[in-house]
Amino acid sequence: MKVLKFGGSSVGQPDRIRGIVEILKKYYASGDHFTVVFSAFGGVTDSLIEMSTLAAQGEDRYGQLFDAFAERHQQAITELLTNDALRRETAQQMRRSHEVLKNLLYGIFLVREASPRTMDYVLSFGERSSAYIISQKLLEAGVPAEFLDARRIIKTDKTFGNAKVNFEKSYQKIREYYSEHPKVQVVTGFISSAKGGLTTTLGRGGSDYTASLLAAGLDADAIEIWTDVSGVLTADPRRVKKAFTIPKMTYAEAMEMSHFGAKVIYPPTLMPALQKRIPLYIKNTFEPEFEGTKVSEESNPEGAAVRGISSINNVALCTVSGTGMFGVPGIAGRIFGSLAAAGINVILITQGSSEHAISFAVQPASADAAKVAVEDAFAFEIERGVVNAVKVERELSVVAIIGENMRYQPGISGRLFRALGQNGINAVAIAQGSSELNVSVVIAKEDETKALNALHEAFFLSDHKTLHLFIVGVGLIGGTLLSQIKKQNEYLRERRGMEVKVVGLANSKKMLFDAEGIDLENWRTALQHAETKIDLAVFVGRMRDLNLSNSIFVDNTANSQIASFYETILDESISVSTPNKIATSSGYLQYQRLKNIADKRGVQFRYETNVGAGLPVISTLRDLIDSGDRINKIEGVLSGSLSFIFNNMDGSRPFAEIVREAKEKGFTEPDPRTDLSGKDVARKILILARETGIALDAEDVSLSGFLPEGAMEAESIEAFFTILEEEAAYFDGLYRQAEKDGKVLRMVATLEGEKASVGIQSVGKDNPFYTLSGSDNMIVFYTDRYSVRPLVVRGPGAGAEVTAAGVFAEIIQIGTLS
Ligand SMILES: NC(=O)C1=CN([C@@H]2O[C@H](COP(=O)(O)OP(=O)(O)OC[C@H]3O[C@@H](n4cnc5c(N)ncnc54)[C@H](OP(=O)(O)O)[C@@H]3O)[C@@H](O)[C@H]2O)C=CC1
Ligand SMILES: N[C@@H](CC=O)C(=O)O
Ligand code: NA
Repeated sequence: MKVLKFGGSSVGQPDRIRGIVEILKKYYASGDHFTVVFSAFGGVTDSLIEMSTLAAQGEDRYGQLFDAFAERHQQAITELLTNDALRRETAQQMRRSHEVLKNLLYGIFLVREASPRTMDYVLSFGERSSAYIISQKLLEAGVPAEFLDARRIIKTDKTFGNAKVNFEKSYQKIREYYSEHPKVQVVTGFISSAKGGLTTTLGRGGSDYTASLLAAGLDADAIEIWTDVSGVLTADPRRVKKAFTIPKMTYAEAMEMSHFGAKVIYPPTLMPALQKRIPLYIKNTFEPEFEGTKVSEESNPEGAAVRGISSINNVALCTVSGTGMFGVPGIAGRIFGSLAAAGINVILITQGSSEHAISFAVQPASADAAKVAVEDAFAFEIERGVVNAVKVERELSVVAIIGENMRYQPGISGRLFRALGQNGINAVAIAQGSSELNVSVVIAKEDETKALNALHEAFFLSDHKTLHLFIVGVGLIGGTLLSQIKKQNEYLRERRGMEVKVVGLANSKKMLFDAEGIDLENWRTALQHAETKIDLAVFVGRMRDLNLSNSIFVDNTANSQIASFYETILDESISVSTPNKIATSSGYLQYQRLKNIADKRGVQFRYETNVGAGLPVISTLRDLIDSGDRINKIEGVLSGSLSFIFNNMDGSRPFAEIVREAKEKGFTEPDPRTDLSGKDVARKILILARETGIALDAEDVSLSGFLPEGAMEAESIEAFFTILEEEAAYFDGLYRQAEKDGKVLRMVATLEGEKASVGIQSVGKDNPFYTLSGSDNMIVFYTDRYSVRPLVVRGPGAGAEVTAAGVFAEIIQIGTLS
């Protein structure tokens, strides 16, 4: 025997009911014994409450609601039943029944009162109507169905609205009734009766409870709860898009999940099933073939540690503290005794082992009452200053990871707090149930969705992560980065389980956001037509408000204003990746501050492409230092543009033309004067010095440039090119002088001890820099370990593809770390 239950929106409309009838026909055809419980049609219980409330207030509008109620059921009969005689009979029977309801409502209207007892009677019309109509439809469909009013078999006390079941008596009635009625019983959920035939109801989740009681009474093999969701999900799918169905869970896990607000079965309804060890399946009427979730006593210690993630939105945390609490027995008893006396339900409790404070979470509406109750109980101690006034913190939520297997696996809390920490989510209080079935963390309410997603990723999708990018600057590097992401996304998704979504985008004019991910096919047009003008403070505000897990800010500008926002951004626990050298080569204190904030917030501040573009220069230097090597000297050709220019000077072309080519090839800075002056190289050696641990500032780098006097005074980039053209002979002279000696020109940066310098050199064949070609960079590390032959990093050190790839790789690294 199986007990099936259909409720809520799955019995909302006639076409949904037809779907259910199909499911039941299959059951019948398969020869399975079953009985089926129905709740009222979707929304009907609420409307019954509303009409009786209006009637009790003397508002005759209740009549319209009643008419709609009656009409809705007649309509369902017309739509569902095709057999004329059966349809007439059913319609008539319903009219008779609804006439009683109408009189009842009129009675309420006259006496202006709807007591809980009357309300239960009013509400019973919902289930009585739905179950009756569906039983008739089943009959028409060839299933030998029979309507059963559960008031005949489920017996309770007289606690109207939430009656206590008399199990013995109910089980006996159920058994008797079913043994005498072999047809398929179609049962009203939610309703029951007390002595004297008074109608009672079973409270929240009542129809599930009816099913569970029937199953226990009949010693059924299984209970199937049919809803409009695919079983119990790993997290609330409205908040966690990637939530998926939990195939199996234990009764204890299901109860724990529902305590934390998951849409599972209401815990008391699970008890009869649990006592008789009857497995319970949660299934979806839209997807009848899908297995759904099985709740049973089967546990599997080998299985996943965490079964689901849930949360209670909006709680208040009350903290009782004071020196007078240490080592004094009975404090907890008095706190919770006073709360119980005030009828306040406690959601979660934590106490530090120092015993100086006890915190507990309650519904926000009970927070003030809780404060008063506890302060009254401790009035004596508070007056003497040994216990403090109760501190109340609001706007909090509780998130919890749930699973029986957590107790077998160490390291779960570590993973939990790492995931929260890396997303900048502060734990206000922590509690672990002593059964180790759940670990709960109180956090700021505004972080709840981010926390759920971060935890879901950490426990269920460690190989499935979404990175949320906020990209400012979509010029050469930014634009190339976007097309690389677009091309590589499928690979990352399939091979690395990583989804890269660009959720914010800006250039110097506009900004654009889409939390679901901007379409990388059309981002140019979308950005061009975006409504919002760029305002970085607003951009940062949006990042904060979206509060997405694994957020990364990418600055592809050469702008100092954008760089000035890094501090705020990192402080919001958002990682930063940038090829922009401004932040790392401006004031030393600022550079250090950014690194400290990133450390404090547990996020990344990364800028590998600041030196040698995509070449692994900064990471190599860090690896050397981290592994205990000592840097004695760094020497490098650090400008891709200058490398390209010097490599292409052969006396046949004017210097300005080669510079233009370097610009066109995307090697130069947006303003090529930054390259030609040597300033860009000076910035790079400064950054390397700082990474080595030397606190230098820009003015500490000695820079001797090679431009003719006055060139840097040019008022614009074009004016600068004009000067370069006019000075063609000067540059030619530089080249010929070197060439005469069999040498080539190189702009060389050196860091030795604490001294950093940059200058042009003519180098001969014996110098490693001699052989460079194209836009090559070469960085030579002389260290304690690499003393005889240095460690060398060499390759193209500028250009859109290599630089964007460097930023992209860095983004993936940040994503992998978070
Ligand atoms: N080229 C290379 O090989 C390498 C470059 N880099 C660095 O990469 C960075 C980008 O260079 P590149 O792509 O050539 O520069 P581009 O000039 O091509 O692009 C700069 C982008 O930044 C935007 N921008 C400028 N100012 C602002 C602002 N105030 N607010 C918002 N957006 C702004 C521009 O907007 P708009 O489109 O509206 O003009 C443009 O989209 C630079 O910092 C450079 O030093 C680092 C290593 C190598
Ligand atoms: N303009 C720079 C680009 C890399 O930082 C260069 O030429 O090296
Ligand atoms: Na690099």
